[in-house]
Amino acid sequence: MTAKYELVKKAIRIRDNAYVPYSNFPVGAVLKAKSGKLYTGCNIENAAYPVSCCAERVAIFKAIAEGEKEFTEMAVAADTDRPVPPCGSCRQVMSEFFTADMKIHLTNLKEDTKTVTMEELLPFSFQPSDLNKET
Ligand SMILES: O=c1ccn([C@H]2C[C@H](O)[C@@H](CO)O2)c(=O)[nH]1
Ligand SMILES: [Zn+2]
Repeated sequence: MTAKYELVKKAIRIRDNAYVPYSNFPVGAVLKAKSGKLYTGCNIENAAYPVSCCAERVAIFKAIAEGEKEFTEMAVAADTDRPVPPCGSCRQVMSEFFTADMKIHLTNLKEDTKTVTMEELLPFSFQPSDLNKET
């Protein structure tokens, strides 16, 4: 099995840990760091709905909290007709930590997989460097 499908299958499996009493829409994510370590994420909802966190951000925040700085690949899975498209907030968080050519594998339970780069997922994104305006 290729590395891509290992990530995809793991992203599908980690949905089992999602805490989704409000949406009943479990999402799983797996993030691979340059170190080779894998960081999993699932969506975690809250009775105060907006406090909920998506699977993608849980995986990214876990990795950052463990000291990871560079990433090579990510997979995201949900029970959608098409490969699941990450929400706008997650795309912005991804763009903070992922290079423009980083590959993100989006999938559904049939393993219809669409691989996109960070640049394709969020073109013309607001970057840390945009804060450094010369005066
Ligand atoms: O890419 C996505 C899309 C949605 N969700 C979550 C947010 C919410 O918990 C539920 C329904 O939107 O799915 C994710 O975790 N990732
Ligand atoms: Zn999201």
